[in-house]
Amino acid sequence: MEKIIVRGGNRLSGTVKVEGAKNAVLPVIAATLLASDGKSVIRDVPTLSDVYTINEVLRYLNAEVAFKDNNVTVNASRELSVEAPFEYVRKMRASVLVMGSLLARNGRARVALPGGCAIGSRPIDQHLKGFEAMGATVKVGNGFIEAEAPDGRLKGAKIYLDFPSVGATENIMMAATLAKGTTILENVAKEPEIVDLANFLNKMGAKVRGAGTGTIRIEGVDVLFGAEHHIIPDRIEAGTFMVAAAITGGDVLIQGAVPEHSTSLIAKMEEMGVVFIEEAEGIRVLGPDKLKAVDIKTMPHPGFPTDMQSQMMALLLHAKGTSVITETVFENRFMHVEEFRRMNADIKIEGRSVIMNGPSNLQGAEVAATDLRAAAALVLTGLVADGVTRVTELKHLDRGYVNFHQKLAALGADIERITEKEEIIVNEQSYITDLNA
Ligand SMILES: CC(=O)N[C@H]1[C@@H](OP(=O)(O)OP(=O)(O)OC[C@H]2O[C@@H](n3ccc(=O)[nH]c3=O)[C@H](O)[C@@H]2O)O[C@H](CO)[C@@H](O)[C@@H]1O
Ligand SMILES: C=C(OP(=O)(O)O)C(=O)O
Repeated sequence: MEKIIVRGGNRLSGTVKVEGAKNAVLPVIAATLLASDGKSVIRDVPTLSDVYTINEVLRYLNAEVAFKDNNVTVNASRELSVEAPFEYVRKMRASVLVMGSLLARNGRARVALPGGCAIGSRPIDQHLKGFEAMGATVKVGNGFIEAEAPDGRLKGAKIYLDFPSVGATENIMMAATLAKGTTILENVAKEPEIVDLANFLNKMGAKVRGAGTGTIRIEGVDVLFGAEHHIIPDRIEAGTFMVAAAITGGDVLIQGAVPEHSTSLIAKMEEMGVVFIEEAEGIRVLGPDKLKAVDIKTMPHPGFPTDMQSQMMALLLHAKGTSVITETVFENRFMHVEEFRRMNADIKIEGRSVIMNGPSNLQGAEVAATDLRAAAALVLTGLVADGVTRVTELKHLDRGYVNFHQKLAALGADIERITEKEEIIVNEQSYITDLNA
């Protein structure tokens, strides 16, 4: 088992570069399946385990995929198969995003049911509602969802989402690109990653208008072509480093961070006393000596992002006063609270809210990551805890952060990542030193 070991107390300073966004690249790679002609080249792709997983899904579906030097090249011009099995969907829920492309391209898709995960039950009823409105018959059975378009082609429809789901907006948008007629999708997600996907689809020859607003209009076309695209910077990775700078009272330039993608986060951190300076290369973050308590409610974009909830919890534990975080997007995204408590945090859950009295006298402890962002949040807490923090279950971290501990170490953190065997050897060596003393 691997561990990240952090010794708290160092102030961070320097420059850190943001990778391409995980949540933009996964749907964009799924969208490359729509091209029956030509190759797609996706640039600035982060080397994350989720990217390896989506590439494997595409290969399983008979597309040719190469990943080298942060570029993914996809040739999906061969006949595709229609089934995404459970072994991939279980590893990564975003695998369901191939459903819209497959249905559009082949008129049929069979994708394993994703099931729940650590942050909530995460149903996909809104995705399926959209496919059905476009004429598909949808059947669920034997652990699979099977969708089929009559006569092999979906037709344009007017669809209203009950909730602005990111995945449903993306899946329906992809499905509608090759449908016969126009689709009008209302109450959609407005995240920057939706805009990035729409831009890529339009480069492929699609006619998508309105991405980034509450209504998206997609005029179906007969064929789509491979295209080249640069992925937008990862606003959640950028936000995580903003918190790292703020929590340590540091001075960090986050290269590539886009201020307009993080408006709600920056506003909240400014309320806490953190200073942001827009520079040509990115955003400089200056952490104050003392942080002020604030209340936060997660919401769909442009509201406060749920993917920054646990990192902000780490920051608020360090702030003076009572803070409340209310999670409205996922019903069970507080699994990390127990781990914070192991670090002596003064924190409690009340319904969908978490109440913190800060600053907590944080102490290093052995803690386990419960999901991707919780992994990052526990490491951030370790940066200011007294003594040594050991974070395990790093498979979660590797889904969404490239070289996280190396990037923090380059900014001055006392941090390393080791296997259990290495830890035993280091421990043994300390006994040898003791004996020789
Ligand atoms: C790969 C990716 O981009 N993941 C992001 C995406 O996930 P994802 O696309 O899964 O998130 P959604 O926006 O779809 O989900 C938000 C909420 O809607 C519910 N829901 C969703 C679809 C549906 O058909 N029915 C339904 O009830 C979910 O259970 C959840 O409670 O957006 C989330 C919300 O910003 C982020 O936390 C994830 O990092
Ligand atoms: C919840 C997240 O991702 P996913 O939807 O891929 O689980 C995340 O990025 O924080």
